[in-house]
Amino acid sequence: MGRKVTRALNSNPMVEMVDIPDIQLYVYRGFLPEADCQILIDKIDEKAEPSSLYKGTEQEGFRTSYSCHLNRWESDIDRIEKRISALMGIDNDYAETMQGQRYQIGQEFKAHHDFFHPAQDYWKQEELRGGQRSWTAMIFLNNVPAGGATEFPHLKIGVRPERGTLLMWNNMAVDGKPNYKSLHSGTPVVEGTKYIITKWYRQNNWVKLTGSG
Ligand SMILES: O=C(O)CCC(=O)C(=O)O
Ligand SMILES: [Fe+2]
Repeated sequence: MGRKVTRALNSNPMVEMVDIPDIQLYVYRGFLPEADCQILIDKIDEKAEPSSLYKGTEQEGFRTSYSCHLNRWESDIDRIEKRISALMGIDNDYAETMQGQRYQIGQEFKAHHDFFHPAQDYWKQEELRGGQRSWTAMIFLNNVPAGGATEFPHLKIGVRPERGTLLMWNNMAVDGKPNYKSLHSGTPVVEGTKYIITKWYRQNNWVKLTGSG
């Protein structure tokens, strides 16, 4: 999957590759038009509840945002999701249910990996439900006056929230194993509110394997 995505992104003139050897990280500024950002923000405001972490990995203060699942069978969500997947060259059914997140002042998502840690209990189950989370696609839905950047501490890089910017990175290394350098955080919002969507692609067809969506 990695190679197919790389080919799709490298050949697209709108997509910038961040030139860091330790990770495949891409940015597409102005990907999502304002009207679509607003549609997603409204849905997040309507549905968001305190965010959760995987059972057994909960830690107080680790992920303080509000989040929600976005229903892939709704036409606006379907259209937006498929635009992202088409850009990346991945079948949208490989993606889990897209999540919307909202961070108010002081809220954050501390440094974590999006891939499943194979030593954790949940892995045995998730392995059968689509395997690893390979690529992450994330869109900033609004401008945040201060704070709220997505930072990759091992790579010494941060991306400031700007409406419509799509970030994409591979959580796997070139050998197909989890890339520990993909560690990242949503830093605390200092001023304003931050809205994002996150989409995690599995290595196999998640919709088919889980019968859900
Ligand atoms: O809020 C951010 O900038 C990062 C979000 C994130 O890492 C995630 O949802 O997995
Ligand atoms: Fe993440």
